[in-house]
Amino acid sequence: MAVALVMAWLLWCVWLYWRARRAQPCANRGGHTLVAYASQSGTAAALAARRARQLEVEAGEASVNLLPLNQVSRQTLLAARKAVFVVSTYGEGEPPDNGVRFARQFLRPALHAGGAEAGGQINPALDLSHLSYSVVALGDSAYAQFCAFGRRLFEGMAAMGAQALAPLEQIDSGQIAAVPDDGSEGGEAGNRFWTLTARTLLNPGSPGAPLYEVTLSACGPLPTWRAGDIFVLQPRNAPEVVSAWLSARNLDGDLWISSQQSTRQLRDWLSERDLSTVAVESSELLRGDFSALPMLPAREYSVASVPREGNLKLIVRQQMQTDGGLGVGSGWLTAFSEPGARFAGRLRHNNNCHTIDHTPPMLAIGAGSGLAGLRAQLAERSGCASAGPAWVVFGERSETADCPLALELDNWLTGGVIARCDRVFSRGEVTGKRYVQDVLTGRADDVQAFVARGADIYVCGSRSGMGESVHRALAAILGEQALEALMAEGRYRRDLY
Ligand SMILES: Cc1cc2nc3c(=O)[nH]c(=O)nc-3n(C[C@H](O)[C@H](O)[C@H](O)COP(=O)(O)O)c2cc1C
Repeated sequence: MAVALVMAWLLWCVWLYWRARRAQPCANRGGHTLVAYASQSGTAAALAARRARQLEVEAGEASVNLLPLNQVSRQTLLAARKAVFVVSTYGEGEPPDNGVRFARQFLRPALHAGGAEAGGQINPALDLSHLSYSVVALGDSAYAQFCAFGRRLFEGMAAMGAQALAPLEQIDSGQIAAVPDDGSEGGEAGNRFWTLTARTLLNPGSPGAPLYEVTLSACGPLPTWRAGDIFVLQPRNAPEVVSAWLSARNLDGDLWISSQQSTRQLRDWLSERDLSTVAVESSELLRGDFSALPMLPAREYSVASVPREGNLKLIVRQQMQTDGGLGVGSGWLTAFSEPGARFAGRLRHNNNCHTIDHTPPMLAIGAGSGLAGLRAQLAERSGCASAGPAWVVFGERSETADCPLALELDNWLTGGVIARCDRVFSRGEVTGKRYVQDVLTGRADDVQAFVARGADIYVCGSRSGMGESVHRALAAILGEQALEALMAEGRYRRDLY
């Protein structure tokens, strides 16, 4: 009898111990390292992937979990021991699309209910006191809300009781070096030279700025990319660009390049000529080696073609600066250089904007140079026999002069790649003034039915000029929550700039 009682007591103790262990968050028993990113155009995703690899290789952290921020759940946070966040900021201080759900689910309650704004109490909904974390915030100091989402995330984690491993790290986007590509999340296909092979004006006679289709061929093997990826033009690697840019301003580029002055003197030389935006960072310049110099900020363009076409196409609007000169990147691509010119650039993979499966229908919305992203998606679909129907809604300015790629779009319409194409014009000389969001609102039933059939929504173009109005129209048609759910599922993808 006594033995039976001891056995029962022992079993009871074992059960109590097992229950206590189960109730403990995994983190207390070791846990993994989480690397989470929120990124609109791939830079933060690429940096996060690099950070995850470093942690695995250098720090020997076996289980590094790399996730977009929206996929970080309560369980993920409770199971992690350490979290590294790499996030950019969009809109006016807002999270990128793949961080919107996380911000609503965790940061809003933490910062508004019990956290920093309520005297530093831990948000009772989620106690992350087991977790240590760091935040790398990417932004652009030209924006008033510099790195605002990173700051909010940093504060929100503290409000949930997590322990900061380091102060918030803020990175100005111009300072970000190229991130090597390993074909995983984010990443970049290495810098290489490209040759300008063709340039076509797409809107002769337009009241707006000239829009060009620019075709580049790779020097060496063509790298691979997907529709949705970004081309990063590197003016810093092209001495010709610098010379052309300077001579377009009646400055003597050769004098600068062949100068034997010190870096400091060069800096003064540039600032005397009101070129203070040009950073001369290294004496490499004195040797005429531009490859290591962050001399001019890189310019980014949505890729308009797919590798199957054999070359890289961009659709570039010529930018005019306040001094009347052309923008550095668009000036070089559309005016300063002649076919045959060579310059450096790299591709940045932007998983956010990839279409994983072309079988479902697609509602492709864009305006102006946003045609680049739409064209790449359509070109990719044209090579996919099982692609679902695409409904294109495209906006431009003048009905008589702004019909870029009209023939190609018509051919895709005839060939069935496009099932329906609504072209609208803000001046609408013949059919009346209409914007893309007007088409969506006017066809709200069709939009609902298309999405109910499983359609993805892809938007490309200017954020303030189009993207925000389209977002408001879609939210009114589909409901805010449904739209957020589509975003979180990767079915509402936006390439906005
Ligand atoms: C439409 C748009 C809005 C932006 N708004 C902000 C902002 O409010 N604050 C900021 O610091 N950076 C802002 N940025 C800059 C981005 O955060 C920065 O370029 C970052 O490196 C992008 O990283 P990603 O490629 O991971 O999305 C904005 C960029 C774009 C294109």
